[in-house]
Amino acid sequence: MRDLRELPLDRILVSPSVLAADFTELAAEIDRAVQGKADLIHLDVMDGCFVPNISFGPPVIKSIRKRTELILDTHIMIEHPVRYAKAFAEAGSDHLTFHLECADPTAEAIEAIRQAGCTVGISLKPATPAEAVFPWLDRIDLVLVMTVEPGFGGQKFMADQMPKIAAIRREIKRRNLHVQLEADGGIDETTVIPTASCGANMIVAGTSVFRHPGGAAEGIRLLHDAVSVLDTNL
Ligand SMILES: O=C(CO)[C@H](O)[C@H](O)COP(=O)(O)O
Ligand SMILES: [Fe+2]
Repeated sequence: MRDLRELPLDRILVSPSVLAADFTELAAEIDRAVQGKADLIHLDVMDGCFVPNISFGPPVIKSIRKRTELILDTHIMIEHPVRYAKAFAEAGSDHLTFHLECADPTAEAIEAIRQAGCTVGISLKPATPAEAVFPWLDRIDLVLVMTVEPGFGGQKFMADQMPKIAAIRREIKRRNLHVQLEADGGIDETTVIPTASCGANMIVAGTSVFRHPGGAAEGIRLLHDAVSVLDTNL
């Protein structure tokens, strides 16, 4: 099973962000996340244009693909998703989340990603309101709310994004849509509590997993433990 549409919508899933991993031992880092029961693997692609940073692209994704059967949850912070969707799919990405604020028309980006055989997500930068994604909700599989400005790992969690998560959760429920609601940036065992309480069911965590002193598996376990007592209202 490697289809994001088959993942549960009613429990908290953790998608560790490889951006915070030790790249000199990437294979072992992936193994640690898998052994720690990661639900997906989050891959942050940055083009140096849409965001002021450059990370990695298809060759690195191709290597990671060989190491795990988990869904590769690929967050493409790039200006031109239409141009690159096929390359990411061929490298092994199962899912592509592009930014609503990118240079390509939204409908064309969705179509290019579907054509490439991937499930589709739309991400919103902190300044973009919840309502901007509402017209697209019945055509996508996931919404990603950024809880930091995209571009770098290790930033401070933006609590002011919680009303946005809650508004998108309300809209998904109101329309009874099959859409994952993911949050990304600065999430640890403390900030995961408001994030999940407001209705995010998919949690991206880089620093708090791969830089956890007790190891990646411990970082994932702490996130699950923190939300286990919540009434998440998903
Ligand atoms: O999309 C991202 C940055 O643009 C990363 O996924 C995000 O920052 C996760 O890293 P951390 O948990 O360290 O904040
Ligand atoms: Fe990300």
